[in-house]
This record gives sequence, structure tokens and C-alpha cells, in this order.
Amino acid sequence: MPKHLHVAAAVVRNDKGEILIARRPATVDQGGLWEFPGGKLAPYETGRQALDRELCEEVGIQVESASPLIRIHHRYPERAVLLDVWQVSAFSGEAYGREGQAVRWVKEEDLSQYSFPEANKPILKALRLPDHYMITGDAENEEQWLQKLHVALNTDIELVQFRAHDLSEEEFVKRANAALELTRKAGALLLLNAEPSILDRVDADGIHLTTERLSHYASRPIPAGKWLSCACHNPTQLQMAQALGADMVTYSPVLATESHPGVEPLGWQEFHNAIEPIPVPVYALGGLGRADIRRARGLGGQGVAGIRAFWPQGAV
Ligand SMILES: Nc1nc2c([nH]c(=O)n2[C@H]2C[C@H](O)[C@@H](COP(=O)(O)OP(=O)(O)OP(=O)(O)O)O2)c(=O)[nH]1
Ligand SMILES: [Mg+2]
Repeated sequence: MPKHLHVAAAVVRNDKGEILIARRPATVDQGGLWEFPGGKLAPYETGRQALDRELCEEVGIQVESASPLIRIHHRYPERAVLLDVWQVSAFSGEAYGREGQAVRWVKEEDLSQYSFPEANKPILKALRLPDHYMITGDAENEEQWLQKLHVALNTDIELVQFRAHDLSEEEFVKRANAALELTRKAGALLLLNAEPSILDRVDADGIHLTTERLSHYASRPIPAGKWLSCACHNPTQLQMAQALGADMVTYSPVLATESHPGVEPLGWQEFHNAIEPIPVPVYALGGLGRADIRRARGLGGQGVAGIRAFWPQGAV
């Protein structure tokens, strides 16, 4: 049985929005690669305590405010690690390599130019995803629907799943192209809840697979440059989504919802237990709203997804 290491690591941002990375010495595990500063938990330390200590020891800063980002279980040939990754938004001190290692502040969009350990891949995804994910709802007509999308994008929606099971394919494509114009202007991502082949007709940012569609694929059905989201309701489906290389998943129903009466909710404990081994950003879905984002993140999720909580209700 390989040794299992619990490691706390931090994505530290400065006030220019840049992220702190450090280079691992050539001689250690994953040597020569860039990393987010951090290290192993000492006995009896919590992740947050280890984070504070390691950042002080390695890069000379004092953490003032941190929140959980993602937990990643990963198996290297030599050892298994649990990366307990935090986002640090406030700190004091000037970062430098206290152990002689190179450290750099880099723009988020430039992180992909650096080589990180294999386990870090989901961190780079989680960083680019917001903590709430809007699924589109109804409107009286197309014009009002686009108006609602516009209103949502003007508030703080950065990730949209276009879901409309009652439209014909032609109508869906037409509306998706109109939606794409709005999301592009707003700098938001648009995922289509449809067959992956729809990307030939709409150059959206990605696809959301229903659980039913998820079960039809043995490998990733869209290119790496597009985002793949999957709907999951049990641990087996989470594993299937992970095997397809999903970039994010929704997990539901965490609480009871009006849209699925009679379906037994999973509850928060089960949400946490199910997603813990899955190194993919997970949005909690089902009867949740903005007030639940902190809880979802505290339990290892990326945030909350929903229709009702985010899609403008009534006339706009
Ligand atoms: N700190 C950190 N470790 C990472 C990252 N990605 C990744 O796979 N790891 C792995 C590499 C190592 O196997 C383990 C971290 O262990 P470490 O050797 O840095 O721990 P440490 O700082 O406590 O080191 P030391 O006191 O033993 O010198 O986690 C990352 O982004 N940051
Ligand atoms: Mg370290």
C-alpha cells in the first residue's frame, strides 16, 4: 500500500490578481515542477493550520483569509496524495523563496505555460470556474428569454448551462447562437445541454451531458479545448464522469426540489462523502441558492448550481 500524504496547498492571489507559484527543488518528489506553496500536515494539524505554517515557512507570508477550493486524491507511482487546496485572498508580508526556491507571481491565464505535477490539473480548472452555475429556465417567448439571460449576465453569472428540452433542434440551435452572442460579450461561458455533435452548429464553450447521455460514452466526446459538464446522482456516475475527463459535474438532488417532487434528497453529508474521492469540481444542485455556496465549498464542492436561484423570475 503506497504511503498516503495529506498535503495543504494554497492558491495565493495578490491585489493585482496574480497567483503565487514556486518551483520544487530538483531532488524531491515532483522535482523541477512548479507548485502551489504548501506541504504535509503535521500530526494533529488541520489543513488550515498546516497551510498557515507552510506558507510562513516556505514563502514568508502570513495568511489572513483563506477558503477551501478543492480536494484532490491522486495516486503517483510512489505515493498517494490528498491535496487539500485553499484560496488565500488576504495575507501580510512579501513573498520570497525562504528555502532558496524560485517563486513567481503569474497571471491566471499564464498558469498553463508552467509545468505542474499531474495531480494539479483539477486545481487549474477549479480556478477558472465560478462558485455558481446558472441553468436556464423558462420565459414567455424567445425575446423575453434572451432578456432574462441578459439580466442574469449583468448581475454576476459567469457560467451558463442552456437547457431547453421543449425546443426542436432548429429552435435550440437558433437560440443557442443568440445566447452565445450575449455570453461572449459578458465574458461568460456557455455550455449546451445537448448532444455533443451540436458543437458543429454552435461554437459554444462546451457541453453538459445529462445522466442518460453520460452513460453512452466510453471516452471524452468533445475536444480538450471545450468544457465538459456531466449530471450525476450517485457515486458510480461520478466515476463515469471522471473517466470521461469531465471538467465539472453537478451532483443532485442535495435538498428537495419542486422540479423533482417525490425524489429523496441526498443531504449534505452524502454530498460530501460522494464527492470526496472525485478530483473534479462539483456543483451541488437541488433546492439550493446563493446562501448555500459557502457550505458547498466547505464540504469540498466548487459551489452551487440551479435554475430557480439564478434565472430571473417573473417579468424582466
Ligand atoms: N505543496 C504542493 N505539493 C504538491 C502540489 N502538487 C502535488 O502533486 N504535490 C505533491 C508533491 C509531494 O508529493 C507532496 C507535497 O509534499 P512536500 O514534499 O512539498 O511537503 P513539505 O513541504 O511538507 O516538504 P518537506 O517538509 O518534507 O520538505 O504533494 C502542489 O501544487 N503543491
Ligand atoms: Mg512543500
